[in-house]
Amino acid sequence: MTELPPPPPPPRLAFPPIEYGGSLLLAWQLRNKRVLIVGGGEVAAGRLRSVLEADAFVTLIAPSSNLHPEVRFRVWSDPRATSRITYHDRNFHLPSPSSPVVEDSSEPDDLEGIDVVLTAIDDVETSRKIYELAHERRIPTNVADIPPSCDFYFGSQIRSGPLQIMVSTNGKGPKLASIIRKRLEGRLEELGGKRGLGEIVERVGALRERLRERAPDVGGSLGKRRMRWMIELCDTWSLEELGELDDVMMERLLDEGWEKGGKVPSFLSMGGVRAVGRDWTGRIVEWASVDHAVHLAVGVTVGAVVSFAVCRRLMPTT
Ligand SMILES: C[C@@]1(CC(=O)O)C2=NC(=C\c3[nH]c(c(CCC(=O)O)c3CC(=O)O)Cc3[nH]c(c(CC(=O)O)c3CCC(=O)O)/C=C3\N/C(=C\2)[C@@H](CCC(=O)O)[C@]3(C)CC(=O)O)/[C@H]1CCC(=O)O
Ligand SMILES: NC(=O)c1ccc[n+]([C@@H]2O[C@H](COP(=O)([O-])OP(=O)(O)OC[C@H]3O[C@@H](n4cnc5c(N)ncnc54)[C@H](O)[C@@H]3O)[C@@H](O)[C@H]2O)c1
Repeated sequence: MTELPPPPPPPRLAFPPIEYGGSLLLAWQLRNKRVLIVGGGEVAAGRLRSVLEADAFVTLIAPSSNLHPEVRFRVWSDPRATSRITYHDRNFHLPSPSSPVVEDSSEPDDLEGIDVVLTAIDDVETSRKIYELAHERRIPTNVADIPPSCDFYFGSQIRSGPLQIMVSTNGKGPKLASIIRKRLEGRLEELGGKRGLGEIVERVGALRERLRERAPDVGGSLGKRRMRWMIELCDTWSLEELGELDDVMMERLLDEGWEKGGKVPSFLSMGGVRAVGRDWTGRIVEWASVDHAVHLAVGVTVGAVVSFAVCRRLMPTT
């Protein structure tokens, strides 16, 4: 029996070429994981903020004689952070080679129960040793400023509510990452308009949640329809329009758009108002707003008609 010939190769350039040498940028879910931070200086303060913002628990090891004021604040005074931080006022415990920590229970094991290790200390030798210990236990580790001792790098970050953006130069120029981030921040403010991109993302998130409540299916045909509907909404409404999604408009959009099937209604048909104007710098921009007077008028009219009808029914007939 003769074998079938292999299928012909796809035409060249049908798929993007692989550009080697990058990093895999991910949104790491650290919620309730335990992160060890070694060091209490300015860099540790930044690391502490970043991991707390990802809802992690933190063990921080550093002598209290040399703590950055922000670290002090988070450990002892910040009502949003203190309960998440376990602080040890000492140096990291390096087990002596003759008494491996696993066999000598009298020595502290600073890596016990740790999911991620971040070191930010002014002692390169100790940093390298901590990396080796963590590496043996396959705990992902970042040693600030020592790329060969990093399983992952930090980047320069923008945060606006649920929106996070990270700039990485893959070790080429961390200061440049910070400069590029600042430039992007300016552009993003323009892009987000009066609401801001974070608020727009928040509102779309709230709509998706309500839609999921109405159509909780996962993986089935309803789920597919729900995804197509969200894609069409995001493609046909501008960012400014999505930023106007308030409670009233969300319910109306779901009642009249989703429940009745068919196409996604336009922003204008949902009571939205679109205008082109100039912002304070004189640039021409698109504005979107909701005509609440229309919502209110419709609500009041419907309410009045209903009460009238109820009164008529309750009125004794003669
Ligand atoms: C982005 C940022 C995030 C953060 O750390 O939070 C970050 N470094 C920042 C600032 C910064 N770091 C340094 C300077 C002095 C200027 C200079 O040296 O150029 C400045 C500028 C400043 O302080 O203003 C010194 C430095 N950093 C590294 C080395 C080692 C080497 O290059 O070999 C040396 C030289 C040590 C030496 O010479 O002795 C290595 C790393 N630094 C990284 C991240 C990772 C790569 C990220 C990327 O490439 O994009 C990586 C690989 C590992 C890591 O640490 O995760 C943060 C800006 C945050 C912000 O402002 O938004
Ligand atoms: N990646 C970055 O963004 C970046 C930027 C600047 C500096 N750095 C590097 O990060 C490191 C820390 O920078 P910094 O400005 O926060 O330093 P720092 O000198 O202000 O703080 C060092 C901290 O580490 C503590 N420490 C020292 N040895 C320790 C040990 N064995 N166990 C526990 N704690 C210990 C000190 O008590 C102090 O709190 C330095 O190596 C610096 O070169 C990184």
